[in-house]
Amino acid sequence: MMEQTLEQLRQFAVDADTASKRNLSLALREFSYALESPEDTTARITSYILEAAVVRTGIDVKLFKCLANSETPLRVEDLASESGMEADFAGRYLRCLASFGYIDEPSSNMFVANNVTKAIDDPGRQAEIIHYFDTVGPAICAMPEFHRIHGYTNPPSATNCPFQLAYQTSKSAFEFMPELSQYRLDAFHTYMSTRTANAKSWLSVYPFAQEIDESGPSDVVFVDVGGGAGHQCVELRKAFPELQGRVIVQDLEYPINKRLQHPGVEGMVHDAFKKQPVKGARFYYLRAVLHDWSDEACVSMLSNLKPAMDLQSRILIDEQVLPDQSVDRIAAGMDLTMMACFGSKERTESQWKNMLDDVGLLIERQRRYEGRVGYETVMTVRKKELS
Ligand SMILES: C[S@@+](CC[C@H](N)C(=O)[O-])C[C@H]1O[C@@H](n2cnc3c(N)ncnc32)[C@H](O)[C@@H]1O
Repeated sequence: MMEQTLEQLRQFAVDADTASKRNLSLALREFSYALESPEDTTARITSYILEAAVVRTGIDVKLFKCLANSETPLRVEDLASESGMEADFAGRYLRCLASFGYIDEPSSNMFVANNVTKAIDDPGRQAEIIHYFDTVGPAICAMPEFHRIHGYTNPPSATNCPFQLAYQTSKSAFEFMPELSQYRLDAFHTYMSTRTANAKSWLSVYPFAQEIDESGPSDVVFVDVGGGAGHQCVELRKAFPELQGRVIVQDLEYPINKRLQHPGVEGMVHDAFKKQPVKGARFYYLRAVLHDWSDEACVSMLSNLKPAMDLQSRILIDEQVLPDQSVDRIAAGMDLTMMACFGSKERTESQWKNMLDDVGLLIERQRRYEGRVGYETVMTVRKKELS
């Protein structure tokens, strides 16, 4: 009976659509917690940091790659020599990873990849884990102490949140980032440039070809504000090789200097808190930029952008729009991560509308990405006075 139910669940995990998988996963979590003794509960919580550290080390020694590249189980000794670990040390890490479910242990001293191993064996996901563990992790660990000192209230600003306590700096996270090791900066940029909402491009939800009018070579079609490595611009050029007009990525100095080089993509150092120098672009695109800033900072940033817009200009805000109830744990966690690093937040629809209203902007249309929870949204924003 039990075996049959498990087999049906395994098959469901393969066949079900994303929403059904998520519902089952939530139901299984509830069931798993119902089976826990109080000791199991504390053991689960106290192991979170260790679990992340073990995976993080596994990435450094390329354990997931070694395992994912092999069709058959590997001996501890072979994995140890391939990944440059001492055999006894490797055995302890491997059994720990197996106990957490990141790899399988089909027989004594033998380990093999499972679906989780294969998911981790991806450069973008590894960069994400490195970024969250190495750079974001210290800010998260500083949260309880920060709140104890400053009171249980939203942090006052981007220069006074757990990040500053963790790094003993008075600089905001983005001002401080160039001081991080190149390794950490690279991880951040790889993560950002490989991260797409549910592995989908914004062009999958935004009918760009339909929305773009005839443009000449000197017209500015697309400005990616805070666009990092310029990956969205490159993607746009690749998707529309015949597109006339300028495509520009703007960011601070260090991402612009390290940006991807692609014909027809211009880089421009621009602090988004200063007056937007590119006038009358058809689209000003901001993905995962505004969630890094408080409402006051977003109002300042957008107030510096708005005067550059002409009648045709639209701002495309590509961000999460949280529901008012039962927020998914990854989105709720991202909200507090934003609090820890930037003193900022993820926003609900009414929070977006209110903040934009303060700048004299309104949401013309929302297009949601299909996916795990469906919060990622491209909001088309225009000046209120066009109404
Ligand atoms: C979370 S990343 C998002 C990058 C990119 N838009 C994406 O979705 O992959 C935020 C970006 O905002 C940039 N940024 C931070 N402060 C900025 C400022 N004052 N002016 C312009 N860009 C800024 C950062 O350098 C970083 O590239």
